[in-house]
Amino acid sequence: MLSVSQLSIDYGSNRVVSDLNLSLGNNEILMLVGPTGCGKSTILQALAGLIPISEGEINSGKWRATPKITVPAEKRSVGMVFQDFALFPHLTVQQNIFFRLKDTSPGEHWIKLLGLDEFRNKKPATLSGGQKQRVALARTLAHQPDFVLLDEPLSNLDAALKDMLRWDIRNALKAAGVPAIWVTHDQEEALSVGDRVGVLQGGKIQQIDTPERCFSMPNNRFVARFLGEASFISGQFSQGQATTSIGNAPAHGVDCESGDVDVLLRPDDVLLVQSSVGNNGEIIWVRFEGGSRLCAIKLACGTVVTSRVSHEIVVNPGDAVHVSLSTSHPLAVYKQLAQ
Ligand SMILES: Nc1ncnc2c1ncn2[C@@H]1O[C@H](COP(=O)(O)OP(=O)(O)OP(=O)(O)O)[C@@H](O)[C@H]1O
Repeated sequence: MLSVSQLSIDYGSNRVVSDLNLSLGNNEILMLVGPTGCGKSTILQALAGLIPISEGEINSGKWRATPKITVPAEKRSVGMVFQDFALFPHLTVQQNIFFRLKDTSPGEHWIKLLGLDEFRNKKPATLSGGQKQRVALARTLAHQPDFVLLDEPLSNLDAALKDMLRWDIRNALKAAGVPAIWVTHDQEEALSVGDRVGVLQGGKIQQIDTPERCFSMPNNRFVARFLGEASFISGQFSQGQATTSIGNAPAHGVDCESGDVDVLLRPDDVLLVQSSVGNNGEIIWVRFEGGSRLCAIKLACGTVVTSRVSHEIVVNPGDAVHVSLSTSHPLAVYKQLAQ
């Protein structure tokens, strides 16, 4: 099991990762997400042994690295998958995958499993982005690493391909039984394919948890906003119940026991109805999403909440509507910020 404790990384006098603690279970996929420049790639490079660490320890179970104990990259049994594929252009698919393998049978296994048989004699330049990334993954897994690091493996691919390939990568990692840390910009990708999600801001972990908990019970407002559409409505919290101007709901205090709070609302927590009487809000914008529409509604108090409705419900900016809380799961509530 890979474990990282109190890890800090500096570029010169600039600390870009501080006090990072995480452990990676056998066979677990941990997604690392965060805004650009928050230190995601730096963490991967440090785990791979490509840059030195300033404080803390990385322990793989087989080796231990600290600022004073350097373990070279080639001794770490780590596989890396990059967004630009990093294939040898002059070698065929098979030659790329078999590169430096003493026993080529694991390479053969991954050629078959990742559907690369028909491309084995082709050069990378003749392959699509998705096929190139399969080759990169096959090459990585054929070396039977102890853990795999993926740095935005899907960011150079178009949306339709991304969706399919993310599941192929997850399935291949699970079939290989190898733990992985997967860096992504894409919140949806992190929530759907990860066993756990780590959210970073400014080189510090804000939360490492299951996707469900990161999404529905974020540790703070940054995590709440980073992982998807989030609005906050003021209310009172007492005995596991939140009371707001658009209804009551079960609630859980993230940083408080009771009192005046802000309640985190996801679009699916808010029910929007078109009615001729009793309206309490006005649509201010609508985004068509295909099967649904995301609507922003301004309440009389000035708070803006969002609601997702079926594409069959046609609403437009300026329409008067009725919104209410519609949830049976506890909503996350936070102590109200001082004005
Ligand atoms: N070689 C380097 N020398 C100095 N500073 C660096 C170097 N590489 C990265 N940085 C800085 O370290 C910080 C973290 O960079 P890093 O690439 O790890 O972020 P990231 O979260 O992976 O960003 P992105 O999502 O844009 O890829 C940034 O402020 C970046 O400018």
